[in-house]
Amino acid sequence: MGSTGQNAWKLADHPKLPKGKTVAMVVLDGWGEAKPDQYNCIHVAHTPTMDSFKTTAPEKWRLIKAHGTAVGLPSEDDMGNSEVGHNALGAGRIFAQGAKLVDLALASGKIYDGEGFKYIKECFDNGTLHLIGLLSDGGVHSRLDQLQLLLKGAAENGAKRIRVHILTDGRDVLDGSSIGFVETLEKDLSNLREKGFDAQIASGGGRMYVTMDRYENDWDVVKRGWDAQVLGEAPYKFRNAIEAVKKLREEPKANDQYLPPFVIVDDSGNPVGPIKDGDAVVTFNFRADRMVMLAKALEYEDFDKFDRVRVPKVHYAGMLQYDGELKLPGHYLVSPPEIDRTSGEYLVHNGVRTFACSETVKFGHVTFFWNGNRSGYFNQEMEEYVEIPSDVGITFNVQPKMKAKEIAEKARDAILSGKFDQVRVNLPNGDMVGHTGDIEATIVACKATDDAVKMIIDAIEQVGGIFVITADHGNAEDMVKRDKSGKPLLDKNGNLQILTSHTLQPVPIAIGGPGLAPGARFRNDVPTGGLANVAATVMNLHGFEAPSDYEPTLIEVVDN
Ligand SMILES: O=C(O)[C@@H](CO)OP(=O)(O)O
Ligand SMILES: [Mn+2]
Ligand SMILES: [Mn+2]
Repeated sequence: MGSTGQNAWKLADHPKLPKGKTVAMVVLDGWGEAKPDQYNCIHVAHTPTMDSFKTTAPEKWRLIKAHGTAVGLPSEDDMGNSEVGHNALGAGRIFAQGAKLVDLALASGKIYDGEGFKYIKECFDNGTLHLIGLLSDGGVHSRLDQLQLLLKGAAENGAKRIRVHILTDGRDVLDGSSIGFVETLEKDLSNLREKGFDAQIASGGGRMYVTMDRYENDWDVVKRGWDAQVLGEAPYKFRNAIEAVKKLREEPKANDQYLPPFVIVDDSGNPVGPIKDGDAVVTFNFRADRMVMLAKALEYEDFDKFDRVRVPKVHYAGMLQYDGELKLPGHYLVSPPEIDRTSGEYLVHNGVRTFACSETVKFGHVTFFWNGNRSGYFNQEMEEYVEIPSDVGITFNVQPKMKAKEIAEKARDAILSGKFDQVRVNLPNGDMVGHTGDIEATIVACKATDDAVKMIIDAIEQVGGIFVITADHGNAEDMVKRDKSGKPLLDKNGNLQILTSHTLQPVPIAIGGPGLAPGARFRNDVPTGGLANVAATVMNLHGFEAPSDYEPTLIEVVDN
C-alpha cells in the first residue's frame, strides 16, 4: 500500500449501511449446489434452514464460483479447495495460487535459478536428494506432473542420487488410483536409472495416516512418516512400491488415504533411502496446511512433539514457504502468493472486533487461510480465535456430527456476549465426512451442519444482527463420479465409483437477519461473482466501503 501509516487502513463509510451490527460469517466446508438426486447428500438430508434461504428470500440467496480461475487456480478443471477458497473469501482479491506459481516456475526454468534450489544443490555431489509429498494429480496439495518435471530438472541440474517418499491420495482423486500414479512414477525413475542416475521410491504411506496431518491434530501421523522417511523404519517392508501399494490395499477396509507406512528395502533387507546427514530434502506439496508439521520436525532444533531419534543435518527446502509469519521453511523453491491487506486486517484497523472458531481440523482455515496464510492475531485485544479439539484417530464417518454443535454454541455465546462485531466460523462436516465417501454418514453430517446454522441465526435474530452463510467449495452435494451427461459411472465390476473429492460446483451464499437494511439484496450485475467477492460484501455489512482494488461487492441497497 502507498502508505504504511494508520490512515492507509482507514475504510470509507458505506453511504447506506450502518455500522455496529453483529455479523455472523459462516463457512460451510464442502457444501456446493448440484442437481438433486440420491447422491446429493445435501438434497437427501433434512436441511430446513439452508433450504429456507433459497425459497423464502431469493433476492438474498445466490450461487458464486468456488473453483478454477475464480480462486486463482490454473484452469477451470481445477476443483476448489479450502486453502484457495478461504484465501479468496478473506482477501477479497484473486491471487495466483501455489499450483499456478509452481507451474510457471517450472515452465520458465526459473525454479532452478532460485535461492532454494541453489541451497539444496549444495548437497548433490555427496548426498541424496529426497522428495517427499502427495502422489496424485489432484492439484489440491501437489501435482504429479510437477513432480515429474522437478525430477527431470533436478537430474539435469546435478542430482545423482534421488529418493522419492510417496504419500498416496484417494481423497482428491478416486480411491485405488494410487497404483496408477506409482506405476507412472516408477516408469520415470526407471528412465532415470537407464540414464545412469540412482533413483528410487524409498518409502510410502497413505496421506491421512502418514505425514499429512494438519494444525497439530495428531503428531503420531507425522511420526509414522518420520520413522519411514528419515529412520527407514516401518511395519511393512517391500522390494518395490507397486507391490507395496497393491499388497497393502488387499487388507479389508484398506484405502489409499489410510495405507500404513512402508519402506522399500534392498536385497539384504536394508532400507534404500533413509535421510542422512548431508542429504537434501524437498517437500514438493505447494499447499501449506498439511506440510507445516513435517517442516517443523525437519527444521526446528527445539522440538518436543515426538522423539525424532536421529535428526539428520540436511539442506531442506519446501516447494513453497508454507508460513510467512513463522518463515517456515526458511528455504523454498518458489515464492508463495503474497496475500496482503486481507479483510480481516482492514476490519481490525477499523474497530471491528472479531471472533473466529472451528474445530482443530478446520481451525487454520478460518484463521490462517482466511488471513492470507498468516498465523496469529493482527491485534490480540480485538480478536479471539477459539479452537475446539477435533476427535483424533478416527475417520469422520464414525462421528459425522463432529463438533458442529460445539462450534455453533461458541458462536452463539460470542454473538450474545456483545463483545464482537464479527463472529466467523467454519462448519467442517460436509467436507470432512464427504471425503470418507460414506453416503449415509454424509447425510447425517449435512443435517448436523444445518442444525448448527440454525443455532447461529437464532442468536443473530436475538441481537438484531446480520448473517452471511456461504461455503468454500463443493463436496457433499455430489458423492459419485459421473460421465459428461451427469450419469453416475460404474467401475469394471459394476460398482458405483464413489467420489471422495471436492467438486467443480458453485456454492450458495445467503444473507439475512434483522440487522440487514431493508433494501439490501444481491445485485444482478455480477453474474460471474465468486468467493473473492464476499470480502467486499462483508465489509459493506459492517458499514464500510471495500478498498477499490477488491473484487466488487455482491450487494446493493435499494430505496424501499
Ligand atoms: O483435506 C484436505 O487436505 C483437502 C483435500 O485434499 O480438503 P480441504 O481443502 O477441504 O481442506
Ligand atoms: Mn474446505
Ligand atoms: Mn476437503
